[in-house]
Amino acid sequence: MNNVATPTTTADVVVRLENIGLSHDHGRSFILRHVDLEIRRGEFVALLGPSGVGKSTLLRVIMGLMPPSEGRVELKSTPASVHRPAAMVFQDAKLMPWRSVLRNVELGLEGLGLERAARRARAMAALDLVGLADKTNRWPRQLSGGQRQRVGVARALTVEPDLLLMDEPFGALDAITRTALQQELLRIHGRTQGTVLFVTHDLDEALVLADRIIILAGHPAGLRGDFTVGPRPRDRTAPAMRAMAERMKRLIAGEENLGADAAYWQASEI
Ligand SMILES: Nc1ncnc2c1ncn2[C@@H]1O[C@H](COP(=O)(O)OP(=O)(O)OP(=O)(O)O)[C@@H](O)[C@H]1O
Repeated sequence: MNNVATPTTTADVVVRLENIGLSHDHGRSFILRHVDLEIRRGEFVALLGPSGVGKSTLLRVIMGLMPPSEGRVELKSTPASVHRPAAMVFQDAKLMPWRSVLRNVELGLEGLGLERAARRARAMAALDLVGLADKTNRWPRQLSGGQRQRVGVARALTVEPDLLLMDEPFGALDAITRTALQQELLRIHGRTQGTVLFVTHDLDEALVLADRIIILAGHPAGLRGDFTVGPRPRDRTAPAMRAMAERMKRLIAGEENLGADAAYWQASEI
């Protein structure tokens, strides 16, 4: 394996993290420390790490829901999406039970100064994208768990975010629904070419979805690996793929430390 850095131009970068640190006790202890990361436009990045390591915390810092204790977050927005450069999908869909499916999705658009008809048209298009165009008038309680998660995804997509942040959005779903939503997300990504940062502690899920997998591990947590995954369809039984997965497992377990940007595994090598 060669260690070859992927060339980056500044214009391509949607997220830049510089030396991020996060402490809940005024610097006595840190959850995250020295996190440097660049995410480029159109990338589908999985943030992979063990439970409790700080993945959701890092996502919240990027989303601006939590100020970092140290360092700098830079989000680049395009002129068209200057109001909503990022949108987030949580572990559960967090729908409002008193609003219909359509009105839940429209919620993402309120405050953008759109006419009602334009809001409705965009919400409908997003629901169509996630395969729920026929459920617009249902109440959240009339939907299955998978359908509710799709509404959450539609609500995030409808703002046409420069950056879609997803915090283990399929973690609570059964295996069949989960696989279906993964495929749907890949199809949507193929169509929209948006930038996605997807948090998971499931290595298989990361290998199915992501073009690039970054590993968050350690105490305090930092980026321990950065892998470029090969083109689809992927054969996860192929020796190179299995070797990569083994290496990721060792990084997650803290048995190996590559440093933040020491290793980029090129697609052509897998
Ligand atoms: N307000 C807080 N004060 C102190 N510690 C906190 C606070 N919020 C979170 N933590 C701790 O921060 C660490 C990281 O939590 P976080 O939710 O980011 O982990 P995670 O990697 O997303 O976990 P999971 O995969 O289980 O969702 C955990 O050890 C948690 O206990």
